[in-house]
Amino acid sequence: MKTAISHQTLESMVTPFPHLHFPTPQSPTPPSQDDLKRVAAHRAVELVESGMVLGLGTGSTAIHALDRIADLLRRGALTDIVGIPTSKKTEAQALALGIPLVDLNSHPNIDLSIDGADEVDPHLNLVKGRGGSLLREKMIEGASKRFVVIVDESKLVPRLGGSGLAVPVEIIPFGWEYTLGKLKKLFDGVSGFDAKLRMVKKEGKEDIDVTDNLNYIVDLYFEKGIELDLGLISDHILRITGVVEHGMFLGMATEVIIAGKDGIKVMKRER
Ligand SMILES: O=C(CO)[C@H](O)[C@H](O)COP(=O)(O)O
Repeated sequence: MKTAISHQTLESMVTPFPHLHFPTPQSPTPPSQDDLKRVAAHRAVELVESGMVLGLGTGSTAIHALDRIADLLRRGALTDIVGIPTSKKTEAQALALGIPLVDLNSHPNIDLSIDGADEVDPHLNLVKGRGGSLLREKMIEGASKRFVVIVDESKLVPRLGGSGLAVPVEIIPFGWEYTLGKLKKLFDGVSGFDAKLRMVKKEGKEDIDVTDNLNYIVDLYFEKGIELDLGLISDHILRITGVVEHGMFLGMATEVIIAGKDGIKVMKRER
C-alpha cells in the first residue's frame, strides 16, 4: 500500500463546503473547532449507503457522524444500517440515537468505519486513543474495507507525537510498573522522552484510568515527535510482554477528511 500524498496533491483536492453554512468574510464569527469537526463528519457520512455495516468511532468528532447517521435513518434516507461501536461510550450514544448495533463476532467484514484521530501525519498514519478506546478502534477499523478519518485541521502534524501530546499504549494491569519500566527502557536515551501511567480524576480524587477492556494506559511523550522508524517502534512496543496494543495506526486509514477554515481537504491512500 502506498500513499500518494504531497502538499501539491493535497492542495489540489481542496473543495469548498458544499452543503453547510459557514460564516462569509462579512460574518464576524469564524467556524469553531466543533463546527469543523461536524463538517468533516458530515462529509464522511455522505459515503454511507443503505445496507452497510459501519464501524462507529469514538470522540467529539465521531459523535457528529453518529448524529448525522441517526438523522438520515430517522428520515428514511438510509435504511438497513448496522453499526459496531468502538467503545462503551459510543455504544450508549448509538443506542440513545436509535442506531441498530451488532458486534464484530457476527459481522467481521465491515464496509466502512468513520472515526476521529488525535494526530495525522502526511502519510495518513495516525495517533489515536487519547480517549482511551484504541484497542477496540484498531480491531474494528482494521476489519473495515474503508477507514475514513475525520479531523479538523489542528490534528495535522509533520510527524507522529509531534503535537506534544501523548502516544497511548494499552497494557494489562498485572505488573504495570514492570511494563512501564520496559517502555521507558525502550526509549532510553531519546531526548525529551517520557512515559506516564494515565490517571483520571473521579469525584475529586486521582485514580488510575481503566479502559473498556479493564486495562491501563501508558502515555508516551516525545518532545520532538517520533524521529525513529514508526514500523520498527511499533514492533518493539508490541514485543513487550504486558503490552496489549498501541495507538499508532500505521497504514490503516484509506482516507482522511480534514475540515479547515478554508474548506475541506481529502487525503487518500492509493491501494
Ligand atoms: O482515538 C480516539 C478515542 O480513543 C479519538 O478518535 C481521538 O481521541 C479523537 O478525539 P476527538 O474527535 O474528540 O478529538
